[in-house]
Amino acid sequence: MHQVSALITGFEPFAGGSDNASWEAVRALPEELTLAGGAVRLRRELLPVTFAGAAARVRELIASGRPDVVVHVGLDASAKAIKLETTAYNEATASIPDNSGAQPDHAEVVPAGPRRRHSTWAAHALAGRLSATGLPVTTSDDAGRYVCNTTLYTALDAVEEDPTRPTGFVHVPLATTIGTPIVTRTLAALLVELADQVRRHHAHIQGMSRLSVPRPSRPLRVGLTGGIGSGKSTVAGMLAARGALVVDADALARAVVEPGTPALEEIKQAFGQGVIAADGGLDRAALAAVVFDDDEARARLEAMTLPRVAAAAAEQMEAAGPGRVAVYDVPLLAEGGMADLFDTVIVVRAPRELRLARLEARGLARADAEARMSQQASDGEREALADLVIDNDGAVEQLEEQVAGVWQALERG
Ligand SMILES: CC(C)(COP(=O)(O)OP(=O)(O)OC[C@H]1O[C@@H](n2cnc3c(N)ncnc32)[C@H](O)[C@@H]1O)[C@@H](O)C(=O)NCCC(=O)NCCS
Ligand SMILES: Nc1ncnc2c1ncn2[C@@H]1O[C@H](COP(=O)(O)OP(=O)(O)OP(=O)(O)O)[C@@H](O)[C@H]1O
Repeated sequence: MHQVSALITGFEPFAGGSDNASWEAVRALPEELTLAGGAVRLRRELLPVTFAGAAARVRELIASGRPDVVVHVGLDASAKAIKLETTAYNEATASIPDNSGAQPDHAEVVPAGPRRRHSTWAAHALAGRLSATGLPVTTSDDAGRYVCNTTLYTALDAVEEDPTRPTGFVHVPLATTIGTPIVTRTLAALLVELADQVRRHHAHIQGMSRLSVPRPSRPLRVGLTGGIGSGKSTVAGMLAARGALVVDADALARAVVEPGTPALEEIKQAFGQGVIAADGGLDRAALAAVVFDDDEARARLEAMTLPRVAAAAAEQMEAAGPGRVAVYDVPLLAEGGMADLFDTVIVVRAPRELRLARLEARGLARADAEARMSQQASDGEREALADLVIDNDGAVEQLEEQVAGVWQALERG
């Protein structure tokens, strides 16, 4: 089993404070966290609150230790919850001088680097999982422009060649808002999730099933995917009949755009009144006509819906409780880089012509189905991620037989 190492940092006091809640929480972590059937070794480091010093130290720590997991922690005195950051900007701007007196104004963190970099952890799914256990966790898309943002940007720059290493930044509130023991407990739970993700990644690339990685007491998390019309929802129904809790990404994607939701408001702003039906709800056909023909438009829509879907799905799956099987029926598992979030990944496949025929029978025109297929991962890309493959090229009875076998494997797992 791969021995997992994690780097976790906090900051020294700044702006006249006598301590810093980030370091207080990090230093209370043990040297080693127990995983089911293993452990993750922690390197806990204190960073200076200086733009130049923090960036240099982060590069040195990542280069010398080559940690599997990188988590930086910083203070946001106005925060009400613990925030998993999704994004870093290539900009350093300081409203107060850092601890060395430097006060950059619209400086680049990395000369000629991309305007922003995305954290390589699945912030929304992680926040959903941790929230489900009662921890006060949310996500944020803006880490400011101070030393925290520089630290995250630099770390993401440093791990660029290996984006499978989960790397991110946690903003914590003042200790008077959320006590240090709760922050430390949240960081420990986060590190366990990330370390298990790394263990599953290593199992998979070594040709073993992700199911071989021991798990703590919680639901078995199954990712179920397939191209449009492959039959994954039919498989999900068969698993539900055997006792699985099924969470349907397409259903959640509808729920998050119901009238009155912030996502529907954002869609209206971005795509105009033309995608709103007479009753004020989303005109799905009108929006489909726009986004399945235009990569940029689809990416904009996905940015409004998928983070909300991911957080809700993760939270709902945990509600299955220990000992149960929770299945996430999700078309875009491969596209979203979600595979290692699950204890096992099931891919349903069927020949393209058969899929098109089944979709046509369901009322989706061939050309529309093809447009969606062309924007989804290829069969090969999906299958490369699978622990289990189900072939849906025959009768429903043959599908049932395979699902019975898969269910046995899940119950053994
Ligand atoms: C564009 C929308 C309104 C069209 O709605 P419609 O009712 O016609 O389709 P529905 O949502 O039921 O999806 C049916 C199938 O289309 C495919 N599909 C949907 N969205 C996408 C996408 N962004 N990329 C590729 N395929 C997609 C999937 O195979 C899905 O199972 C809708 O698909 C949408 O809001 N998509 C964005 C959210 C999303 O990506 N959902 C997919 C997974 S959560
Ligand atoms: N083995 C089968 N024989 C005949 N019809 C099938 C079979 N499997 C699935 N179907 C039918 O094919 C259609 C697509 O199946 P299903 O909805 O399960 O696919 P899906 O992968 O979930 O599709 P989507 O991506 O649109 O959600 C459905 O109408 C379903 O009833």
